[in-house]
Amino acid sequence: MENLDALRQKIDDIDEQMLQLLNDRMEVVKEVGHLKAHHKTVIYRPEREKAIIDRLAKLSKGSFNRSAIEAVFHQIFAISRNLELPERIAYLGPMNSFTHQAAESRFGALSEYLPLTTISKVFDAVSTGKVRFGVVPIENNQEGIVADTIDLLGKHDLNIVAEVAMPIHFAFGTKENSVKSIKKIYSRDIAFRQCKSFLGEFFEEGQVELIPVNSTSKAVKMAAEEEGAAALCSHVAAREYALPILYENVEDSEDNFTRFLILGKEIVNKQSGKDKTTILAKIGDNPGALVNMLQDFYQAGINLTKIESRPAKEGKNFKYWFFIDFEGHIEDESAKAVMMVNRDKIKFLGSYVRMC
Ligand SMILES: C=C(O[C@@H]1C=C(C(=O)O)C=C[C@H]1O)C(=O)O
Repeated sequence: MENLDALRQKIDDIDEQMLQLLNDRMEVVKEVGHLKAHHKTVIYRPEREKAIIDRLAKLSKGSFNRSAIEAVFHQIFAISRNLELPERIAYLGPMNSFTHQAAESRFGALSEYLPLTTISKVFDAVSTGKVRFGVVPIENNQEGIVADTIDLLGKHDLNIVAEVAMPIHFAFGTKENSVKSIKKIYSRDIAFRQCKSFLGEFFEEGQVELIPVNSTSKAVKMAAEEEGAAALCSHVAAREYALPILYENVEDSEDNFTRFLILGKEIVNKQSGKDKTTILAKIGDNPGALVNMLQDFYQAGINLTKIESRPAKEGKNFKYWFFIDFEGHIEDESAKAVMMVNRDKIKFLGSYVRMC
């Protein structure tokens, strides 16, 4: 075992060097913090963080690949930001929800988190300054948009600071050793819909009762307490209640992604070179109104990545808001031109680094 000792000594030496470098980095971050405080500018700069990760991913020659760099450096950034100014983050709870995981992927393990029971409460917490940032789901690529989030973006004056795209995997957790003894499965409606093939393949018609609950965490809790019960849940939630996982990744589609938004009060992002902008457009009730606006985007050479109509919920008439995502930054000359001619119809919601 001499070899092992020698190798471990090497690891210890490297760890010491890393620790020293991390402390040096924090000292520089503190100076940045003082400058920002002096100029009263915002702390969180997702576009700078993205640029750091891009640069390091290109530089990396060893087995520490892009995903590894992302995982470690997002923690380092979050710790740095907390040093500049402690951050409180609200998210659509409960704890261990997918939104919680999305929040932790950007704000790290050390931030203070506030799980809230509705999307509306998350918007309120950011609007009233109770927290600096809020994290909410906006769409799932299998299920479509989260209407609440879009409607609340219309009502509040908040900005989209960043987007996070996260793969959604469901696990099948139970204390039972075989699916044969399972009589009840707890989960959210959406999970039952997204795991249809698994349920059809593993269970006989009428064998199990599918019981919808508000969160997958709740589902895990129920399954952990009851005989003959199971939960469709996330890994993280199963771990929290020590519920054994019988099958992993039981979702129908391998490409099951949810997009989350990070909301804040200040407009934070500068152009990064790979941005996305979100607006709400209230278009007149006359022929060609929508075509005219789309024509403006076309002529400016701007690619729309999403357009979704939502009822304006004003008066008895059917009026619509259009929720639009396009490639580019609000400060790009092409985008400025479109915004200028349509300024009385458009509510700007944010320009941020494009992640998907
Ligand atoms: C240190 C800064 O502040 C924050 C922390 C960063 C970091 O740790 O590198 C990067 C961007 C900001 O979110 C900065 O703006 O450079």
